[in-house]
Amino acid sequence: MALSLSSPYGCPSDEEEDMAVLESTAAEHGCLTRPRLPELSVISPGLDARSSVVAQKTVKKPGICDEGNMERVNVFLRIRPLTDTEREQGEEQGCVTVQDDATLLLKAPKESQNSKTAEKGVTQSIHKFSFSKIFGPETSQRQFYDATLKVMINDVLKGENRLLYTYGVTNSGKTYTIQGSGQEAGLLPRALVSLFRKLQGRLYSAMDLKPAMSQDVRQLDSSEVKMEEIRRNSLLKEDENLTSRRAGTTTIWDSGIGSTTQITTQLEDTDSVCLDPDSLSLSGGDSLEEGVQFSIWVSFFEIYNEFLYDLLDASPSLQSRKRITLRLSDDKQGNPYVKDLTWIQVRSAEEAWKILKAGRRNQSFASTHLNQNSSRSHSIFSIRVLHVHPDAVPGQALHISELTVCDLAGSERCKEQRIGERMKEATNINTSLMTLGRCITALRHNQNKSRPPQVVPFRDSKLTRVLQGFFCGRGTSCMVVNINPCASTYDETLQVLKFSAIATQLVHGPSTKSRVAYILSMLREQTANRNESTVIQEEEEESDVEDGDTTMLNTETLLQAINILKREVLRQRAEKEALEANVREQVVSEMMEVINNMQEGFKETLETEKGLIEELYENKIACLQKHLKKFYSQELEERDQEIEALSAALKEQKKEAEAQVSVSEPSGDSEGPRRSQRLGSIEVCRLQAELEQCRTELFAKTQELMKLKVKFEVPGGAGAVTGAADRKLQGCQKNLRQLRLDLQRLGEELQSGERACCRNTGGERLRHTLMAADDTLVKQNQILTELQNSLMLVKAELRRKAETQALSTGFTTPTTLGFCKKRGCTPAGDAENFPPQKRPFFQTLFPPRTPTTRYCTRAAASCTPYSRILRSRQQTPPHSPVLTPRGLRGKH
Ligand SMILES: Nc1ncnc2c1ncn2[C@@H]1O[C@H](COP(=O)(O)OP(=O)(O)OP(=O)(O)O)[C@@H](O)[C@H]1O
Repeated sequence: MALSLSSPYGCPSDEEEDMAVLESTAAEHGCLTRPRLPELSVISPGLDARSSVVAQKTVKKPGICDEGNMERVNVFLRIRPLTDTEREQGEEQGCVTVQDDATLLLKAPKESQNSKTAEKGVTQSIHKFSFSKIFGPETSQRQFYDATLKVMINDVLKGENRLLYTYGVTNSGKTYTIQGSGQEAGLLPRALVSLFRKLQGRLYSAMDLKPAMSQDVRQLDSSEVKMEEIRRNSLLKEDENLTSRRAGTTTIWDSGIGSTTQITTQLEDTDSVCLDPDSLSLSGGDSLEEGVQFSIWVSFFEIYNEFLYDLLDASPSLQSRKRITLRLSDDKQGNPYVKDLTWIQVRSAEEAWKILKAGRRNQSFASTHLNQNSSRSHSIFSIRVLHVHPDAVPGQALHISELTVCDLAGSERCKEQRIGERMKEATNINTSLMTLGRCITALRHNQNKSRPPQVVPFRDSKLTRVLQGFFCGRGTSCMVVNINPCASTYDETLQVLKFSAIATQLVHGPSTKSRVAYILSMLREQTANRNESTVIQEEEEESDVEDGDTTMLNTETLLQAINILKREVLRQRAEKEALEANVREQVVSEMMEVINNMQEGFKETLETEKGLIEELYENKIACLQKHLKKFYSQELEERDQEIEALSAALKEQKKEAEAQVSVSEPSGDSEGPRRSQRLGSIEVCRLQAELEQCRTELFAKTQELMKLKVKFEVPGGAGAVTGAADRKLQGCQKNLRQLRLDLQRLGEELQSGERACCRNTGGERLRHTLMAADDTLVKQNQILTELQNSLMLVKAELRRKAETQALSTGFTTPTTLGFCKKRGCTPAGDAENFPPQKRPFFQTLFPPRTPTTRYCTRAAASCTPYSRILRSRQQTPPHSPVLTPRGLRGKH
């Protein structure tokens, strides 16, 4: 078996450490492809964890500090015992082995995913982890408290900020560790009892000072103090009422997002904090600052589905089962804090315990397949200690310290949660835990100064934002990793341990204390350089380094420190600028190099492509030339053949012509053509004579025609009569046109009248107009009849005169008949009644009904719409109902 063991207390370099951490993780994701993997992955903090618990006194410049001298983050591992049921289910497969009090061995059980991947050679089946301290299943609550939180309570009373958080898979004992069960009080109740015992006789019980924002204190007026009293008492009373009932009932709360089941908790079993007296030794309690009093305030809130809920909010809105979400804000220094969070002043451990229980009842719990009473949220309980100097001027800045205990929700495989709400909770829990992991990884990365820093994604989840201050120098944090030795949760446990392995490599950020020490060290440096007598008293320096309190320095020293810091800022700025310029230069030169390389590459590619294209086109041209050559040679051949054929044909023709000449020459007979020429000229002469004769005849006939025309000139009297008749006819036509227009207008008026009659207006006026039009029509008809009569008389006169003329000359003109024929008239009767030039007008106005109609009578005129209207007027008596618009509408 190939083992790559490193000493659990060894001190490898950064790179070595990283390799150790990433070894199993990266291999698992298939990033590392090695022919043979060691069967054991070693994940070690690489530092004597036990020695790191001791606070380092040597202070280096922050930012460029040597990691070896910094205090490491404590990561404690607690393994819970297996229950009887779990044993019965065969969960005990020896997959968790404690090698010593800092080293743990994990061996993958057969069914686990890790074992399967290990079989394929992708990852290892045995993993080794190192922690600050490992607590086995037999560890009691007291032992655990003594080794972990006890020291932190002392630190808080000295004015430090401390965070303790539990991390682990669900059902691994996180809540048990923090809160306890039954008589087995957890870390929090122990811490509360310890705190109040230490503060005996030093409590500041007035409520006029209250914590605000992240690190501030607010002076309350009397009314506000009263309000605070009411709030506190109502919470304490609520607990008393509930305790007296001791129902163990189940309440359903509406969180505003989804319902969560609140089940009576383990804490319900305990009415008061029962602790064995030896567990609370007063070690360190006597080191409290002289004359200072302490005001203790507590808050309790949870992060559920990425929403913050106040667990101590006893407002009516909470009672109406609608929880109000809290917002996260930043103070002027950029420190995040929970806005409008309830802070309750407590004067005893008993009171604090009751408040915790009251808050616990509002917390989101649910039953999961692994844990009957599983926390579905991250709960954060904070104790703020106000260090009050009773002699200090009111409103003067006070010192505040804080202990935050965070019970994180357990990570769990989402696929195990099939119900929608549980699934959502599990996803949110896993996401926020993952963000915490990313933050720790980034913090770890940034501690290595040889690498470019990364952005720590604190803002990616509410949990990391709330805890940000503890990771950034506002205090120190401590992690408790809870695991259970169940084989079924091996894979999740392995992930938790890998995550915690990174946390074990974290060092605390420079604290406030170290910053003060840094300033003092600079002052010392300066005085040493000047080789002058120091203005800072040696004892003062020591005490300041110890306390980390700048308020202890005198004004002159502070001004000096300010000047030094200003110079330091300028120096660092110049340094950073130089560094930036250097980086920029390097970036530019590298970019130029890249660009040049790219240019070269492009040139090469271009050349290659050019060559290829040239070759291609040369081939194409050669091919084309070949084809053209072939084509034209074929063409030339064809032409040659054609020429040969033509010249052969020409030769043939020539031969034929020569043969014909030789055949015709021997006879010598030219009489035939000459004879035909002679016959043609005779025929032409004859035709010319005939033409001449025709012309003469034509001339004679024309003369004759002229004479006849003169003879047929109509005498003046008859022409005058005809002219008068024509004029009359023209007048008549004019009247008829007028009549037609009248009729048209009448038709329009009829239509408009019809519309008007529909509205019962102007009906009478229309009827009168119609009657007037009727009269006009009758008159016009009379004139027309008269005209026709006179026309007939004129025509009869004309005919008579023409006959007289014919008799006197003795000549009957055939053209008279031809004239009538030409007009399309019958020889007798028809043409005599109507002059030929007037007929088209009457035909247009009164088109004949049948081809046999002799005259264009009124009956014929009835074919037009106007004549039809006219006839209906004449036939219908005035005021006849036929004239009603309704009757006319049908016609139009
Ligand atoms: N060290 C221990 N000794 C005895 N019992 C323990 C120990 N640790 C845990 N348990 C028991 O294991 C069960 C699960 O513990 P707990 O509820 O604290 O788990 P959890 O990690 O908080 O779970 P979740 O994350 O789901 O809230 C409880 O019944 C608890 O009493």
